[in-house]
Amino acid sequence: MKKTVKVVGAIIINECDEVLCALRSPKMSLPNYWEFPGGKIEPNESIEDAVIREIQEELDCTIKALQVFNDYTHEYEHIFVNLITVLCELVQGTPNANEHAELRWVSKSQLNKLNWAPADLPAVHELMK
Ligand SMILES: Nc1nc2c([nH]c(=O)n2[C@H]2C[C@H](O)[C@@H](COP(=O)(O)OP(=O)(O)OP(=O)(O)O)O2)c(=O)[nH]1
Repeated sequence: MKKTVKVVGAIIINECDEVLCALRSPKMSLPNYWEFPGGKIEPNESIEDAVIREIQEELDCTIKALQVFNDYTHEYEHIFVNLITVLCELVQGTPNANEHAELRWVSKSQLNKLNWAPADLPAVHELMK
């Protein structure tokens, strides 16, 4: 049986209506795909706590979680990834790529120009509507 990992992804939108997109580095799994920054939810951790913790760790900044945006499970070759995306607002700091190869603010209409991780595509399409 394939394992399912529960992952949160932060959809951080700025005052210009641009979305913060993160490029997975060559050292990460799923290298060179764009994603919503985030990571695995720990046992007994809430979605809100997980997304705040991951963004603090990965981007050195503080966010507020506003609402769950999308919940989708994608079947990869060896694993199921249940990606829960959360609309977020930056409250302190400037995002810094501690782990990612690149961070980029992208307007919603241009999101489909990036090579997204497959689990992220439903949320990307929803954002573009
Ligand atoms: N963070 C994140 N991971 C995603 C997305 N889409 C997607 O398929 N994934 C996959 C990649 C990984 O297999 C898994 C999340 O792992 P991760 O490496 O980002 O999480 P983490 O920081 O908690 O990892 P770890 O160091 O504890 O192993 O989910 C996404 O939008 N954001």
